[in-house]
Amino acid sequence: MHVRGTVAGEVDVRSVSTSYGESELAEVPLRPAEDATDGDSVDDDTPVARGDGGSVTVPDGRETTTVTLWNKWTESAELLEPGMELLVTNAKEEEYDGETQYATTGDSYVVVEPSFLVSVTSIRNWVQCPRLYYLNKLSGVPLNYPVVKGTLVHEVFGDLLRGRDLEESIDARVEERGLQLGLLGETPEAVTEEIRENAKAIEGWLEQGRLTDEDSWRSEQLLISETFGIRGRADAVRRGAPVELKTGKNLKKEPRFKDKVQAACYALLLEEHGGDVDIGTLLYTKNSALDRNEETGDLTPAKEFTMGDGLLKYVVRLRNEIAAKETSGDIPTGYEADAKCEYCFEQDTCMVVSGRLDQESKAGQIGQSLPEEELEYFDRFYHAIEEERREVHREYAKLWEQTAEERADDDRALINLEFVEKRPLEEGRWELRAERTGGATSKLREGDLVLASDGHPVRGDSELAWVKRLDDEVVLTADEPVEVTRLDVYPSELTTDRLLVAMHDALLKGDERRKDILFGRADPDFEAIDETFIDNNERQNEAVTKAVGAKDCALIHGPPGTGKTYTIARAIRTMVERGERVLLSAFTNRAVDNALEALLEQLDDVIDEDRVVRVGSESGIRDDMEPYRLERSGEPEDRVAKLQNAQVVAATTSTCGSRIMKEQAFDVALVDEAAQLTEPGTCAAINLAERFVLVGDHEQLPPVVRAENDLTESLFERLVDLHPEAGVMLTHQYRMNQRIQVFASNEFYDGQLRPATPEVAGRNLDDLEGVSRDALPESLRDPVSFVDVEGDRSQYTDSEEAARIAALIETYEAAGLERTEIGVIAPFRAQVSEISKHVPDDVAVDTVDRFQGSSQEVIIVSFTATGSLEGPIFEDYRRINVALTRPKRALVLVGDSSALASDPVYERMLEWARR
Ligand SMILES: Nc1ncnc2c1ncn2[C@@H]1O[C@H](COP(=O)(O)OP(=O)(O)OP(=O)(O)O)[C@@H](O)[C@H]1O
Repeated sequence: MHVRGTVAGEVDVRSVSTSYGESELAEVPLRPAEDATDGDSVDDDTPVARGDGGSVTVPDGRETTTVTLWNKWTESAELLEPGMELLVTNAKEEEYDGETQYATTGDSYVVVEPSFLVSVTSIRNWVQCPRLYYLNKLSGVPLNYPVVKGTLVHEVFGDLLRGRDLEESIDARVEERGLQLGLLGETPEAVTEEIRENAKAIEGWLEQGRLTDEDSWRSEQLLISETFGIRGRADAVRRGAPVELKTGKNLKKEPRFKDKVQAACYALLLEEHGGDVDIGTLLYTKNSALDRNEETGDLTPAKEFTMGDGLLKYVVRLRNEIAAKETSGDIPTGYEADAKCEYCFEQDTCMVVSGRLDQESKAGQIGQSLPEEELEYFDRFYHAIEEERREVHREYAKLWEQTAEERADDDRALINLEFVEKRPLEEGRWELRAERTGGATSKLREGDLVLASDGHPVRGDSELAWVKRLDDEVVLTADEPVEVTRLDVYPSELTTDRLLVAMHDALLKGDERRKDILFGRADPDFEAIDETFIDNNERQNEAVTKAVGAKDCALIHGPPGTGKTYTIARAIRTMVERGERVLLSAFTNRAVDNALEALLEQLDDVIDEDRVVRVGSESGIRDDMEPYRLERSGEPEDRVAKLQNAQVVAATTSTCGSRIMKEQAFDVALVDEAAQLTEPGTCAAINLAERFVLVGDHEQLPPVVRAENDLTESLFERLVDLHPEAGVMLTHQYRMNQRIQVFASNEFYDGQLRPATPEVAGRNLDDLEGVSRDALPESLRDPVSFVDVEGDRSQYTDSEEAARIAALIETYEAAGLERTEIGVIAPFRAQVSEISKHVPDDVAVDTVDRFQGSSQEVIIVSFTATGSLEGPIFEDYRRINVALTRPKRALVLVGDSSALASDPVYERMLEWARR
C-alpha cells in the first residue's frame, strides 16, 4: 500500500527500544492527498515500486493520520516541513488507539515532494557536494574541451550500440562539433585520435558482450519516475541493467562511489519500468588507453557492481535532500555533506561566489560582497526562476496525472496515431512514421523535440524525437525505433536553466557601469549626433539617433505598426557603417527572422552578406534566412572564422545563452520584442555587449512565463520607468485605418498614436482589388463594426459566435475578399477549436498570442462572452490591445453586448465600435 499526503504538523523524531535493539523512528502527521477520500482508490495503472507491495491504495478520509518512518528514513523525516508532500511506498496499516496509522516496512521507500523531479546529474553532483550542485546551476556547463570530448565519446558509444561503424562514427561526430572544437582551438586530427583511444575500451567491451546470444541492448534511454521523482537518460541499458560511460580513468577495482550512485538512480528508474535490476556497470574509457608499464592498479575499463537495496534507498534519501532543500528555498552551504574542500577543483569558484553573494559556505568566502540591493535582487530572481522551474515540473507531472484524452484536449499531446513504419537511417538513428487519425491540433510544431511513445510517455516505451513533418502524416527522427502512437510536448528546463545563468552572469560578472544603470544608480549617457537618418518620421529619426548615440542603453517604445522593424534596421545599418559588431536578438525565431529580413535590405550596399550570420537550429529558422544560418559542422578553423568575422549576428535570446554564443562579444546588442522578455531573459542577450538597445511595447503581450512573480515584468518596462530620458516612443503607425486605431490610441497610448500618412488614415476595403464595400451589408461597411450575438452560455466556447463568424466570412468572401486576407482571434483555445470547425482551413484562426506581430486586412474578434463577465475575457487588457490592432482595413467585434457592457473597458470599446 502506498500512502501519499501533505505533512500536517511538526515531525517527531526519537529513539525507542525494540526487540531488535535501539531503533530510530519519526512520526509524521499526514493529511492524505485530495483524491484519497473515496474508499476504492485502487489505481491499477500506477506502477508499483520495488518490492511486492501490490496495488496502490491511499487512506480513507481527509483526517490527519500518522505515518511512522523507521530507522534510516528518519533522515528524510528530518527534512520535512509542514506543507511538504510525502509518499511512502509499501507501507503497512496499523490500528492504534482505534485509529488507522501507517508505518514503513522493509520494502518501503520514503519520497519527499515526489512531484519535484530531480535529475540524475543533480543527484550525482549533490553526492559530491551539495554546494557543487548549486554552483553548477548558477554557471551552467561551460564550453571546455573535457566536456566536448565527453559528449563526443558518448555519441560514439551510442552509435556503436546502434551498429554504426567506429571510424565512420568518429569522423561524423567530430565533424558535427566543428564549431565548438574550433572555438576551443582543437584540430580534428588530435580530437579524432583521442576519441579513438577512448573508443577502444568501448569496442573491446562490446565485443565481449556480443558473445552471448541473449545480450539485449538499448542505447540512451529517457527515463522518468513518477514514484521517486527522478528523471534522467541512461547511457545504455544492457540486459535490463544500466551501463554508464565515464571518460576518465579509474584504477581501483570498484567503481567510484558517485558513479555507483548514478547507476543506482537508473536502476530505480528501470525498476519502475518493470525491470528487476541487481547489477550496474561503469565503463571507464581512459583505462584502456593507459600504458600497462607505467600504471599499476586495475586497468579493466568495465567495472560491475551489485546493487543492494541499501544503495537504492540511500539514493532516494539523497534525492529527498535535494527536493526538500529546493522546496524550502534554502541555499546549500556544503556542510550538508562531508566532502573535503581542499580536494575540490571548484574551491576557488565556490569561495568567490560565496563571497560575492555573502553566503555561508564550507569553503569560506573571498572578495567583497555585492551591494545590498543587488543581493536582494539576486535573491528575488533566484526564487522567481526556481518557482518557474517548479511549474515546468508540474508539466511533467501532467504526463502521468492527465489521461491521454485530457492531454489531447489541452493541446499537449497528439494521440491515437497509427504507427506506420520505422526505418533505419544511415547514422544508426531511426525515422518513424505514423498517421494522424483525427483532425486534432496541438502546440506541437515541426522542428520540436517531443516525447514519442507507444502509448504512454512515462509508462510505455518512450524516447525523445524530433518532429520532421507534421501534417496528416507524422515523420520523426529518434535514436530508438519506438512504435509511436502518441506524441507529447516535452517539458524542457533548458530555458529556466539559462535564465539562472544569465542572471548570475549579469550580477557577478557584469560590468559595474552596466549595473549602475540597471539599478538606477546612474543615468544613461548619450553621444550628441547631428545627422538625419530618417527624414519622413521625426520619432523614428530620434529613435535611431538615440540608439546609435547611446553609450549605455536606449529604449524604443513602438506601438503597433509604427515601424519598429524599420527603425531597428536603420539603426543597425548605421552601427555597422561605424564599424561596430552588432548582436540582433529577440524572444522568438520569427521576430529575429523578421528583423533580419528588414536589416538585409538596409545592408545591401554596406557590408558583404557573408558577414551576416544567423545562429540557430535548422528547424527554427525561416527557409529564406537559411543561407545565413551558421553551419556548426565542418572544419573547425573554418567554422570559427565564419562566426568571428561576422559583423552582425542574429539569434534568439535563448540561443544567446548557449555555450557558443556566450563566447562572443559585441559592441551593441539590439533586442526586439523586449517587452515579452523576462529580466534575466533580456540579460542573456545584453550580457554579451557593451551597450544595448531594447525595442518593444509594454502595452502588448507581457513575458511568457508560467509562474506569477517578478518574471512577469520585462526589463524593458522597468527601464522605461526608471530612465524615461533613454526612451523614445514611436507615434506614427503605418497599418490601420484611422477609425480602427482610435480606441487603442486613447486606451493604451494616451491618444498619441496617429496614422503616419493620409493614405493609411483612409485605408478601407475598396482599396483591395476586386473588393467592393457596397457588396457588404450596411452594418459591415464601416471599418469598425460590432455584431451582437447572445451566445450559447458556455464558458470557454460559444458555438453561436462560431456559427456567426462562419457566416461573416462568407459575406466577406462574397464581397471579393480572399480567405487568406481574413484572421479570426478568440480568447481561449477551446473557442479557437470551435471556430475552426465552422470555418474553412485557409482562414487563420488563433489566440492573441499567435497573432502578435502580424497583421491582416480583416480581423474578426470572438469575445466568447455571454451573461455576466467574470474577470477580463482576454485575461489582461494588453491582449485586447493586440487583438484590436491587427487589422488594416476592417475590424469586426462579435460578442454579447450586455455581457461586455459590464466591464468599463469593454463598455468603452462598445461605444467606439457602435459609433
Ligand atoms: N519611415 C517610414 N517611411 C515609410 N514607410 C515606413 C516607415 N517606417 C515604417 N514604414 C512601413 O510601415 C510598415 C510597418 O513597419 P514595420 O514592419 O517596421 O512595423 P512594426 O512596428 O515592426 O510592426 P509591428 O507592430 O507588427 O511590430 C512597413 O511596411 C514599413 O515599410
